[in-house]
Amino acid sequence: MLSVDAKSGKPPKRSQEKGYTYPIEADIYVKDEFDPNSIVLVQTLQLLNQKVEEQDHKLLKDIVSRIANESVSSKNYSVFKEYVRRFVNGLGFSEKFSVNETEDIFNILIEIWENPKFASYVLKKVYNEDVSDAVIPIGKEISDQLPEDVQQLDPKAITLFYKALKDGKEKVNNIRLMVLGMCGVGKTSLVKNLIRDFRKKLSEPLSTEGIDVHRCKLTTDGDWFLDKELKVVRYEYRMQKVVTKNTNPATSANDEIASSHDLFVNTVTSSKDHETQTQSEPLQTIKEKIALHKEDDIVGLKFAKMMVETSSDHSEKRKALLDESKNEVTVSVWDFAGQPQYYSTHQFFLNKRSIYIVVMDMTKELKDAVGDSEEIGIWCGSVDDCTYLDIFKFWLNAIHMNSDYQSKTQQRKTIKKTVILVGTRKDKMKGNDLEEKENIMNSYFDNALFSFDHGSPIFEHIYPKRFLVDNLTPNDSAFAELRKEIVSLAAEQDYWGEEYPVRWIHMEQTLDKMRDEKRQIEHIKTVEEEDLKNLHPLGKEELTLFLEIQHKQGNIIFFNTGELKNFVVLAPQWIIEAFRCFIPHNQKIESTVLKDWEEYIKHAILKPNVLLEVMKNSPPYIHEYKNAVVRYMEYLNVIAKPVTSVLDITGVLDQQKRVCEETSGIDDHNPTMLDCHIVPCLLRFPPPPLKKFTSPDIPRTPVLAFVFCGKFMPPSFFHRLVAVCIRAWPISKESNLYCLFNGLAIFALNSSSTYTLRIWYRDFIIYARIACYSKNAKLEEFVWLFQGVRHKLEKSLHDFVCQSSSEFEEYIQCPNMQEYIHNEGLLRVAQFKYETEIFCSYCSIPHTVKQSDALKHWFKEWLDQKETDDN
Ligand SMILES: Nc1nc2c(ncn2[C@@H]2O[C@H](COP(=O)(O)OP(=O)(O)OP(=O)(O)O)[C@@H](O)[C@H]2O)c(=O)[nH]1
Repeated sequence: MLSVDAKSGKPPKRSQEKGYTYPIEADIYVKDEFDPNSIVLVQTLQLLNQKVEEQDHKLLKDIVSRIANESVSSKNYSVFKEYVRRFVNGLGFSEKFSVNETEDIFNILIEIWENPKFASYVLKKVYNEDVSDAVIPIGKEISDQLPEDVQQLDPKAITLFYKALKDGKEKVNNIRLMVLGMCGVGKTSLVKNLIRDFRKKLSEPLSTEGIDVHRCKLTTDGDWFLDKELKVVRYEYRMQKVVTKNTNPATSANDEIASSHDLFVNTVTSSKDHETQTQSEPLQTIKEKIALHKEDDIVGLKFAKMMVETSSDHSEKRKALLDESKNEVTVSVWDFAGQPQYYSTHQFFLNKRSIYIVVMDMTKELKDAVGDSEEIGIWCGSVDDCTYLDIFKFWLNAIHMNSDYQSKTQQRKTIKKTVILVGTRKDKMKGNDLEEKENIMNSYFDNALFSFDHGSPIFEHIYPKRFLVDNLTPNDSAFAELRKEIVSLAAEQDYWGEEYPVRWIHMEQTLDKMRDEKRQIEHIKTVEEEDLKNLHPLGKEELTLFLEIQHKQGNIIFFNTGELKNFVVLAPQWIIEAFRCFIPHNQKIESTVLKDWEEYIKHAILKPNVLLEVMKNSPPYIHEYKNAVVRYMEYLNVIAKPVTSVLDITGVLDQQKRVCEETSGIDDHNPTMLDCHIVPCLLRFPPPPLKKFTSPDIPRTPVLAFVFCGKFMPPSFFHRLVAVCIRAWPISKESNLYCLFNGLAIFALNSSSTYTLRIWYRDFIIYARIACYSKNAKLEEFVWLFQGVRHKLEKSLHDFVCQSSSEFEEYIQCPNMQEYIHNEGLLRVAQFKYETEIFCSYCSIPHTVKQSDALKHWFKEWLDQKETDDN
């Protein structure tokens, strides 16, 4: 009854002609994926439902789960066959089902054998349960071929994407070009020289505030021009592909080069199921849909109308433009402001899908101090005088950190070269001729790179070819060469040519249109309404997926969480502009607010009246979204509302207990803590003296250190960690001072403020220590608290580095050290996990530190677990 292959004992492969949905070339007959819409599957399940009688359902359920459980563990085909035989006999199969039906059921059973998730789906279906929430896995083979950003989503989102893809896909070739470097180095001038439209206006002075993003297309000779005139035509061309695909699927299939994925998709699209989908949108349907739309301003729609109503040729100009648009490479050039105040937000925009230009001024020595070094140090993390070399290293480290290079996993990703080094002021630098100048530039960059450790992964990012430019000479051939090099570098990246659903075109276009109308942030409802106006609305679920992918790729900002899911930031610059409002500059301040404004500048305390003033001084597209601005800044841990009583920690908000004391503190370091925000990155004063706070002579834990790999940690990580702590624990007050400083913060962990958490940082290490003021205190009694604190710090730091390559490692500073000393006596926690004692090479008296002594405070949980396991 069951047709099996004599050699393998497995059933024969399904043929494409029969309309089955499996890749015919598959070696193993059934993969661990299935198509829940497959007609065969649906019909078979209906059949089972109809023909298997009530009393047999239990047996069916039992057998299906046993098949799923047992066979998956044994992977034994004969066991499986035995179950099927029993199943067949038990249900009186031959009387109820035809030979063909039996074969379909058998095939589905094989899938169950291969995939327990499928078994649960089948069971739900058989029992007529709602399967909409069932996780529908896409096989690894398929998901591996989806864009990397999609692969990281949950199975439901992957399936949604995959289904959208089946209705038509297109290759995407977008270049995100990030131009980075110190202010005044010549970034904007370089960008102007790269883009045809700006070259003519080179003399117009322009200093970038935040980020300027220019979306460009490529001419056939490789020049770049602003994507205005072609945008309309480009969408028309892409729409043409959709309409053509829907009216004549065969044509589109021929259009594309058949990759193995295409082969599979074509196999799938030839299934009855997909025929239903494509045929449900024939020309007639499209005509009807179009008739419903009155809005001619929707470019794609206008074109679709034209396609449907007439088949007339386009004008010569349009044809020419279409030819150009087929190139389909787009470049968005991001010109970052060089002012260090922006460094902490710039990092939100660096990602693995970017090509970077790091610009250095060839007339400045690497060791030269940069302007107001002290201020800059706060932003880029330089502890001593900040030099041009520090800025160079900061950017390369930041690029590496956001490049998704997994340093600790076994499957180390190969780093693709994405960074091009460019030297400016060729006209003003030392050297008599071009050759000599190029030699000087090369040794300049070599020296800068030598400052990284031997074997540093940073080297792997750097493109070997460097460029030397004179920005005042627009016809310098270096610009054309640089453009060419950027495109060929981008074409080597993994994301180049990734396929996306064609039906996302409309929404992309809608977002572009909104951006063109200078709309920077929109309510989600407005975006949903815009979606509904489109020819192929995505619907709520797919729209969310679309927005999430757009966010991942850095085109928009969309956090699908809490209140923020109500907003879509269409232009990422908006976030920078919003952040910029919080940086004190030459704002005009109402005299009534002046006192609080002073306090803001000195102590980074943002009271409600100061916030109002900040918003009042901001452009309309910021202050009209005041609440959203505050929510985004809170979410990104740029600002934080302090909890001012321990009761707040437990969630019992007691306004009466808020600290509202006016004090006339010493040294003006004694701000009033009211209902306000703190902006940790604006804290200016260093702690006086550090030792007093980091090594108080009271019962205390050893210092826990988070040491960042690659010896790099952007200071914004520490500022964000302070924001997290400000929300979690009341800020501690010592010597009549609220303990929030530039680089150090102290928090009260219990209601009597006896237990305090101190966090501070230097260079690439964040330190934490808990100290107790009570003389009789036994630290051991509060170890549960320490575990919770450690978890919070660890989790927050993991969140900050989630997208990035650099992780951190935990160390305990030798408990024998009376005073904390930066980067000395650090003992690796991971090493303690397999060694019972470690030699301390720092202390003057040679000694070892026992595992239990080192870990008994911060890692007590682990020690207890180990003890249990040992017993
Ligand atoms: N002589 C000479 N001057 C240059 C060159 N590149 C830039 N400049 C000048 O340097 C000044 C600053 O240039 P920008 O392009 O605005 O510098 P930037 O890096 O964009 O500055 P920010 O936007 O403030 O970060 C302008 O006056 C430019 O004309 C160059 O190659 N040679």
